[in-house]
Amino acid sequence: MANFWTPLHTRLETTVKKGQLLPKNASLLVALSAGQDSLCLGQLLLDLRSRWGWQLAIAHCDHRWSYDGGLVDHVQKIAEIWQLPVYIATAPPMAETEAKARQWRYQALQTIAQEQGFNYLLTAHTRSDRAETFLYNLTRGAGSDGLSALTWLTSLTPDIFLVRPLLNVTRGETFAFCQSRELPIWYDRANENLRYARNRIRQELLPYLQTNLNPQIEKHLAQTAEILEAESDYLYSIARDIFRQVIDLDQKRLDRSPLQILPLAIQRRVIRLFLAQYLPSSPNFAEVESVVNLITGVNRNATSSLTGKIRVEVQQNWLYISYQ
Ligand SMILES: Nc1ncnc2c1ncn2[C@@H]1O[C@H](COP(=O)(O)OP(=O)(O)OP(=O)(O)O)[C@@H](O)[C@H]1O
Repeated sequence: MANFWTPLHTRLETTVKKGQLLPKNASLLVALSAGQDSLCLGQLLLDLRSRWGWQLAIAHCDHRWSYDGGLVDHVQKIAEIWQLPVYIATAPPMAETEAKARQWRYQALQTIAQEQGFNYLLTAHTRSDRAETFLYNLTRGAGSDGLSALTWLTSLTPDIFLVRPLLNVTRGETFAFCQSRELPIWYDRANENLRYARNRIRQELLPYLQTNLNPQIEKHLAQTAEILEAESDYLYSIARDIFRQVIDLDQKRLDRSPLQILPLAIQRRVIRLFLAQYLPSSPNFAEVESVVNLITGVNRNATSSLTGKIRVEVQQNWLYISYQ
């Protein structure tokens, strides 16, 4: 073993093998914010690169926020030290909100992966992020899909996978690793701002729960997310197969009769897949419920009005999409 080898290297290798996250000789694009988590991920991948034959590069998203001055140069210096290609995406002017920035960032990272021919996009989300996201989504109302958010492996396109290989590593561990390797952590001042719900969860809610409820809260929340991820994948695969059997895309209709004997959990998922084809944004709980009620509804002229002037109408055994 090389002399830089640490238990984190072993853990990452075990994770990658066990979850079949990254194959040998794959081309990996690492999303580098230059914070402690992504620096840790970048260094670990560099260390493992020759054992796995990976081709590595860095992608960075420049939000052009006022307090980020100098960050792009910093990222470019890291790329130079690591001798890796670096791709920078620059944001158009936009409101400084977390949600907008995140949406743009994922799109920009995917575009770089597509244009430069990378099959794997890697982010450095940690177990701590997973626990925070779990709590955040719980407070906003979510099913098992939402609560298992931040999954290990997601397909973005048929050729590009989003992989989060550090989901079993804590933020404390990434910090210790960066310190031991003297990696130049960029301190993100946005993390201080308690205007953002995420920061309040990180700095106030989780420490409160740790002290007053359960010192291992972060680990347990992440485990719950893990359990829900497997259950939600399983239900999704069943729902997707049924959806394919009952959908008539050309006619914009769905055969409701086979659904009538199925459990509510599957009915909801099939309806969600149906509505996702036509609604301008992801269907909300009330929209899904209103259409689920039409599956068994005896009133054959029943309708449900949804976002974007879209309606679902019952006509005999079919649920039809129509426009107002
Ligand atoms: N500006 C950036 N450029 C490239 N990658 C980034 C950037 N910001 C974040 N990332 C990637 O996303 C990971 C998570 O960062 P952060 O928690 O700040 O993002 P987030 O998108 O808000 O998280 P979430 O997906 O949990 O909402 C980082 O470890 C890094 O891999």
